[in-house]
Amino acid sequence: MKKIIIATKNKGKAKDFEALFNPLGYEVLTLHDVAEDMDVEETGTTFEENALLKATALAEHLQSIVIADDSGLEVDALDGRPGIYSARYAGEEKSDEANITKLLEELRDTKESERTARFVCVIAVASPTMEPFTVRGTCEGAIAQERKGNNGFGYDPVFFVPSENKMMAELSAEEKGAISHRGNAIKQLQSKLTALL
Ligand SMILES: O=P(O)(O)OP(=O)(O)OP(=O)(O)OC[C@H]1O[C@@H](n2cnc3c(O)ncnc32)[C@H](O)[C@@H]1O
Ligand SMILES: [Mg+2]
Repeated sequence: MKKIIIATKNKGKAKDFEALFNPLGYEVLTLHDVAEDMDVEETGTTFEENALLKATALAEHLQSIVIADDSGLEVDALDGRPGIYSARYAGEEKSDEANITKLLEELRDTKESERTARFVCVIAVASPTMEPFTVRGTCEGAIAQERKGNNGFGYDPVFFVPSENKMMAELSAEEKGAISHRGNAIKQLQSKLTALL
């Protein structure tokens, strides 16, 4: 099988990528497989900058084509927070559980109609031989009052998807990929990737 390298240590993200890339005939490798010790600091101020930082660092290290994903949750009532800080919203230990608890607490007095939010996913592609580029996918929804569902990762248990009338965490990996920010970003990437890989 052809291989694709994703510069991530997030196992939930890796599963999302597998659901999207395996049907296209690619095996997904992550930092855990190719460079366990590598840790790229996300010092950018946008999803694009951070995705490019992660992709170019690993592409340089491996001398190979690499993709990276920088993503997060933008909540309208919080003026777009946690945004690029979604992974470390409740602290540097990056706990999905603590992040959700903090989010629900911050939105405790926000009424249902004002709990709109979106997931954003920016994917960067870098290689030793070409200019890196990015694509961006989004998924609109709303933050629920409580958790529901066991699939996915991150904020999926409290992210309500209106088109499915379900939480993101109630969808299978395939269902999520069909409507998610990550799925939408990859759709834009597909035509370009077949030329590159
Ligand atoms: O940087 P890498 O190693 O890829 O892993 P990370 O978890 O730090 O990834 P990001 O810096 O891109 O932060 C993304 C965070 O946004 C949230 N997030 C992104 N996509 C999500 C999704 O599909 N479902 C739920 N939460 C998501 C979740 O909290 C992630 O940890
Ligand atoms: Mg990160």
